[in-house]
Amino acid sequence: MSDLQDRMKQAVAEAATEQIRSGMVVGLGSGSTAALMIQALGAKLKRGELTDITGVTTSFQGEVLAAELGIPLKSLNAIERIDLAIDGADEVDPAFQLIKGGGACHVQEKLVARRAERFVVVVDATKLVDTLNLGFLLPVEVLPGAWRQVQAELQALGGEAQLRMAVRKAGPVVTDQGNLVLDVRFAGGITDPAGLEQEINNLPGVLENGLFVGITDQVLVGEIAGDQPRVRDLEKR
Ligand SMILES: O=C(CO)[C@H](O)[C@H](O)COP(=O)(O)O
Repeated sequence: MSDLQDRMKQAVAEAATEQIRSGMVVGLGSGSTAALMIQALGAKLKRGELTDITGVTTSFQGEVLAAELGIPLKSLNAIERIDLAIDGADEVDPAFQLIKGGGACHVQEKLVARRAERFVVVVDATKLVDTLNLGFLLPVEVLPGAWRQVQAELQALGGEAQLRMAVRKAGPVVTDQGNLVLDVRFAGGITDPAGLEQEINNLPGVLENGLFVGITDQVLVGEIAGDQPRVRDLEKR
């Protein structure tokens, strides 16, 4: 990742924490941008600028980080509401439709985003696209015993699916839920995200896919203007 991209991520992560108020239950996303947001939240708690925050994490990554920073956590089953969830994304289109799951965390991320009163997405400018899936592959979490079957079913839907392999571990990536991930390319990109999200989730053996449709309230974009980072509140089209 470039230094420029790091600065965009830092700026947007910090800007998002301005929406957090004392007493809130906050959904804590996953990935590098969300991690910067969690760190910024931890710093505000430490300085006493925010109090009485409860976090609901979306991954093991977030759980470890929040524990290190002393952010009190509760599970989805233990809370009545989530006031605000903040998370990153791999691609964002002009209608605020997303591809997520680059970190293989999209099952818990979608649960938290769906539960939240308000879902705010934090991305750097490189994530904005006109059509989803022309660049980033669509992650689909599958039961380990079903990956070949789901791969074939995805192919019948026009998708070329490959099993995500681990780095510095032999074999596949195993999710926080103990499942596998297929990364899928649809030739020409995804033209009907809402339809495809449902269609893929209807396949037996699929836990969840990384299309997030009709769930995002706001997209904050970190960008560089001149040589300074700034944050833009993206307009939905
Ligand atoms: O969906 C995600 C993890 O499953 C992340 O939010 C997404 O991959 C973006 O990550 P980053 O901020 O590191 O680019």
